[in-house]
Amino acid sequence: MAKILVPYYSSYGHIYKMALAVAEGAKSVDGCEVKVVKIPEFEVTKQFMSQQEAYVKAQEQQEDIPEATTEDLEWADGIIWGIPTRYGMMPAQMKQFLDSAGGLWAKGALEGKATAVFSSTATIHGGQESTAITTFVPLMHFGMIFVGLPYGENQEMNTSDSIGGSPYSASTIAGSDGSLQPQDAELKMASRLGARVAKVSSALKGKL
Ligand SMILES: Cc1cc2nc3c(=O)[nH]c(=O)nc-3n(C[C@H](O)[C@H](O)[C@H](O)COP(=O)(O)O)c2cc1C
Repeated sequence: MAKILVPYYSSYGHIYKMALAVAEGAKSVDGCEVKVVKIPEFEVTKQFMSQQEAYVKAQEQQEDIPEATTEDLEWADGIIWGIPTRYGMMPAQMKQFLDSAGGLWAKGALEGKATAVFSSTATIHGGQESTAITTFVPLMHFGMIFVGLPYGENQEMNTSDSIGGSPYSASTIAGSDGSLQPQDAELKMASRLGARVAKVSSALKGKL
């Protein structure tokens, strides 16, 4: 059955927690194999963030997660990216990783694979939707098939409460000081996104 990769980048742990929920959802689909990997950090970022307690603590939590490689992308039948918002779009670390996969683009290695995004912002209007939509652009260049988060199975989205979740991606709100944690409703939507990509990947496998 389908092999699902969950590559994510997380400075303060919010996206890491969402990644674990996404992986649980994908694992719930019969026969799916799931791998969670972290996007490599920049050396310069490690250095300037080493004084920030919240960053250091969150990185320690993620010590056992292997770093993503372009071979992982080839291995997977479906890929679900965890992306904290930076100025309304993906962080440079994520873009660098996508740029390093140019060889896969050249041979069409990711064409026809299902893909989706989950994100996190400090504030409710800080760019969750723009992060998912702008990430769609490079993923389309790779020829991937974008999977959204439908209202039908995510009633939590029909709310005016301060929670993440949109038709474009599962998401969470970390708070301006990072003190909020992913809420149950957000984790449920993340898990359903994992399951949805796993089902789509299984259905597509070998067909495109
Ligand atoms: C350089 C930088 C830019 C950011 N830009 C935004 C932004 O545009 N909108 C927003 O709501 N939050 C922004 N944030 C906050 C992050 O999105 C937030 O810290 C992140 O979602 C937390 O996820 P993590 O704990 O997995 O790192 C920014 C943070 C940094 C460090």
